[in-house]
Amino acid sequence: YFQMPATRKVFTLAMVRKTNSLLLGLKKKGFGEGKWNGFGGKVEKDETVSEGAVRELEEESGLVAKCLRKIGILEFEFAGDPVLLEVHVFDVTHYEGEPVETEEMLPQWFPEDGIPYDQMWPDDILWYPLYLKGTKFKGYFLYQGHDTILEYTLTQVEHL
Ligand SMILES: Cc1cc(-c2ccco2)c2oc(N)nc2c1
Repeated sequence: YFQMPATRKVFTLAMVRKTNSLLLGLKKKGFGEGKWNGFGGKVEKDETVSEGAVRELEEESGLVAKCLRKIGILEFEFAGDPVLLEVHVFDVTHYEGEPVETEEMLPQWFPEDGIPYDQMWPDDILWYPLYLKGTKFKGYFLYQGHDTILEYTLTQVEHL
């Protein structure tokens, strides 16, 4: 029957990669605390999604993205919560600077075959393989709390 539309909030997630390694940040406080993740956050009213991705990456890691490619869109809902997170995922292959620890994030390089999935959001183990083989993707994940996925859909797409 008629589903009340959720309130959508747009977020960014920047995945920084160099040969066979991935830069992840350990979230030190706030949303997703204690999990390794890419770098991102809310998109402000006065900026585009890409501008938000560049801003959040610099705020959280000190890196200035020089080239970022849209690679995926992930939608997240939490059972019982009317907010839908629309997360735009970017691949950053060209950047300036060295990663620095910030108040929010402790950055660390991981080999692609040594990703700490057990200390990450449970959706990551599902879509990282698509990301790492270079396909674009769209996904929807219904969470119960922050550690259980009740249901999900994940498809590879040609264009975002
Ligand atoms: C519920 C949720 C949110 C995010 C997120 C918010 C802002 C940027 O990312 C995730 O990121 C990942 N990898 N899983 C995630 C689950």
